[in-house]
Amino acid sequence: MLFMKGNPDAPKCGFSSKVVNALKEEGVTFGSFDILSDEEVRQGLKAFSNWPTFPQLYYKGELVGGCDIVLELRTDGALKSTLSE
Ligand SMILES: N[C@@H](CCC(=O)N[C@@H](CS)C(=O)NCC(=O)O)C(=O)O
Repeated sequence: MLFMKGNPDAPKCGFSSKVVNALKEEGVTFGSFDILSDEEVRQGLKAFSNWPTFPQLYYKGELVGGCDIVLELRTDGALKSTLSE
């Protein structure tokens, strides 16, 4: 599940756009939520995950990371396996 700015077809932030592209390129299917549509979710998730920025990618209820981490996992060839454990 990707909490992002905008939606996968129209990301409203370069960081969100990069994560969407990485997931699509890896053939990962994912849900998304536009945090710009709900300020309570936007601020609440930061506190929940202790992570101050978006995008935030969750797998099985746990935060995988933001843009830097997702791109790092892809570079390491570990993105798909991380999201299918
Ligand atoms: N280094 C971050 C970059 C993401 C980032 O800086 N996001 C900012 C600007 S889009 C953000 O979410 N700020 C908090 C907010 O807008 O609520 C990452 O790896 O995801």
